[in-house]
Amino acid sequence: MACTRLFPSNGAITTAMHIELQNVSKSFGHKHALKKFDLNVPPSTIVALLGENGAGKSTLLRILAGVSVPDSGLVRYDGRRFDRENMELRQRLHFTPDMPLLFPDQSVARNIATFAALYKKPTAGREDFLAHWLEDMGAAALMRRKAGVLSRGQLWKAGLGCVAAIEPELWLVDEPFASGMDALGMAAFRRLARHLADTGGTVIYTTQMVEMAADFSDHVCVVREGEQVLWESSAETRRRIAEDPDAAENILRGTPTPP
Ligand SMILES: Nc1ncnc2c1ncn2[C@@H]1O[C@H](COP(=O)(O)OP(=O)(O)OP(=O)(O)O)[C@@H](O)[C@H]1O
Repeated sequence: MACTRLFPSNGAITTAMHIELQNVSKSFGHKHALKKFDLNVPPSTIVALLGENGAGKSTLLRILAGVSVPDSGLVRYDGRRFDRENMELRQRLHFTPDMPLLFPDQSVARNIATFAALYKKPTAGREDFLAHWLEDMGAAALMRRKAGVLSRGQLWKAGLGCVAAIEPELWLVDEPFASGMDALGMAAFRRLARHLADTGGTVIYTTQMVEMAADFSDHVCVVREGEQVLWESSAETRRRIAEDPDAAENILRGTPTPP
């Protein structure tokens, strides 16, 4: 399906969200998962949160989603302080954890309708479109199956169907490149993320893979031991990888481009 056929009539995204983290810290016992983390994400952007295992990426994503509460510091959306009780702000974002959360006893079709209703984005008139969209991922047959019996890759595809129905202003995605989805699913993920960013939304996803981050994002944000150590355009990251065989290692360490 061509990109222009996506979301033909919804037009749900009307505003652009400005995302800001100031001095955000989070510890688990003696482990400082995030240390005074600052982040400033402009709208209409895909950000790859890149880092080694245990760097603090998922912790950051969970705080942005309101699933986890920081010990200190501020999260602001459009200049307004965000916390998990703020349902109005929470309805503007969607978090896909590394194992998407669907209602296990509901069919995929019912899940999509339920999520759309929860986010007040009616699917009326878009049923065929959403079905075609799943068809493009080779997942049309999933529509009638219960979410609880799906494989991991199938569950992710079903989750993408829900996100397509919601069209969140901010989509937070934990490790899409380790989702177990096949090439059709991965292409659908990219198409959906790019569509959201192109229509004013923001997508922030986590990965440990430097080349993936460079290849599919607008900005790369490197997290190391709970701190932001590098923020650069993905064009710059791609250039570094092309020119220097050791670039991936240096980027993961947060080494900036030499002057
Ligand atoms: N609930 C928890 N209890 C204790 N420690 C935790 C908890 N959640 C995260 N941590 C620790 O915080 C640090 C950051 O974890 P986080 O999951 O954010 O890393 P990550 O960058 O997403 O790692 P990965 O790439 O391996 O998924 C790790 O040292 C981890 O062990």
